[in-house]
Amino acid sequence: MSKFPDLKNDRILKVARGEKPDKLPIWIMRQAGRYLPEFMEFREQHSFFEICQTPELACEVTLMPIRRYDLDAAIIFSDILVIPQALGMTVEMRPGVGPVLPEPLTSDNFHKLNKNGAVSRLKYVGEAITLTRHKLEGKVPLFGFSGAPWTLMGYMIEGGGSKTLSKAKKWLYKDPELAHLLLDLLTEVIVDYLVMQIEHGAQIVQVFDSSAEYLNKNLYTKFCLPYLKQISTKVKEKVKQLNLEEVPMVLFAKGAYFCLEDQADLGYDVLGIDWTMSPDFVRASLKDKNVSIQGNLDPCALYANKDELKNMVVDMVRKLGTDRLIVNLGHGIYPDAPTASVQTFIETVHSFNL
Ligand SMILES: Cc1c2[nH]c(c1CCC(=O)O)Cc1[nH]c(c(CCC(=O)O)c1C)Cc1[nH]c(c(CCC(=O)O)c1C)Cc1[nH]c(c(C)c1CCC(=O)O)C2
Repeated sequence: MSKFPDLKNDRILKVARGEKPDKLPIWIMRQAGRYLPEFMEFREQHSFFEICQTPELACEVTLMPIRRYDLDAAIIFSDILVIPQALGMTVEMRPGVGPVLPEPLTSDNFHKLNKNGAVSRLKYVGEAITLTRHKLEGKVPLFGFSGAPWTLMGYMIEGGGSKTLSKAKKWLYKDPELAHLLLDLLTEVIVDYLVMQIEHGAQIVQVFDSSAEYLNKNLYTKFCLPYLKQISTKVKEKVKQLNLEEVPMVLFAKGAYFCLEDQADLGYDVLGIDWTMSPDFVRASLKDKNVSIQGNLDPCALYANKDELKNMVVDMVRKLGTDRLIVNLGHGIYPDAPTASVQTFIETVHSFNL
């Protein structure tokens, strides 16, 4: 009944549901990015947000790593910062600097955030997803994604990346009510944004809480866990109401080792594990939990020579165990990662006998 080509490789979806795949699956966070020479060439012709906002261009970049490698999933080319943009904030991508929001959020301009129609202003992401589902021809499933409320709040208040997130954390201590208003607003938009992506063909979705590591258990419990739970619950409810097939949800809360066990009770099917967490710790924390895990090779391991890299991958998989495991890096791939190492990483993962 699906309007899309039949899916030929469902390894990742199987593992997310707790089923056994034929081979150990792998995809790579930021797999469609600057380590690919073809992406760099493309970027000479098109600006970052032009690619995000033009479905044909976003589709083309999404397919780049899939053409080159035997990956088990694609992830739609976009950015977590399209949500602040849709709320009316200016976001620039400056070469060598990263994202800059020249007019950061303050308690004075908070009222200017325009959540009405925000998701319809992100329709281009849905269109890129639909186009990409067709162009993928069912080869691998397509991930949709969003930033988590806290991570988006961080960029919006800091006006870009930050070493401490002290401005955003100030809200948590000094004006918790306003912080909750903002987190509520973001949660509402994120839920509808993820549902829109699923309606347009995303087969699995990931929530990136990349700035979790700046908080502690106390703050994360107050300002993040309840919102993350709302996101999984409401997305799943709305997907059901729309009579859509249920899609697995992944949570990647980078550096949130202080609440790994709690993350397993939020209703996500898969937990992303960052590269700092040891396999023993991960498996012990999640022993009795009904979740799959995704991770967690150090992105810098790709700089090692081929034999060393193979050994590290084998060692990681042995220690994590192949049960309910989706292999990935433990954070996004770096722009100078050798493309040959990516090949070695993928081949080594696929060579495991399950
Ligand atoms: C924090 C964050 C952002 N964006 C994202 C996160 C969460 C993941 C993480 O923690 O790494 C998520 C993201 N950003 C991008 C994707 C595309 C899909 C993919 O291949 O994973 C995804 C999933 C493209 C991108 N997003 C960005 C690029 C490079 C910019 C360029 O092409 O000029 C790409 C390909 C820019 C970006 N966008 C952001 C930053 C901090 C930067 C600059 C630093 C960097 O480049 O890593 C915000």
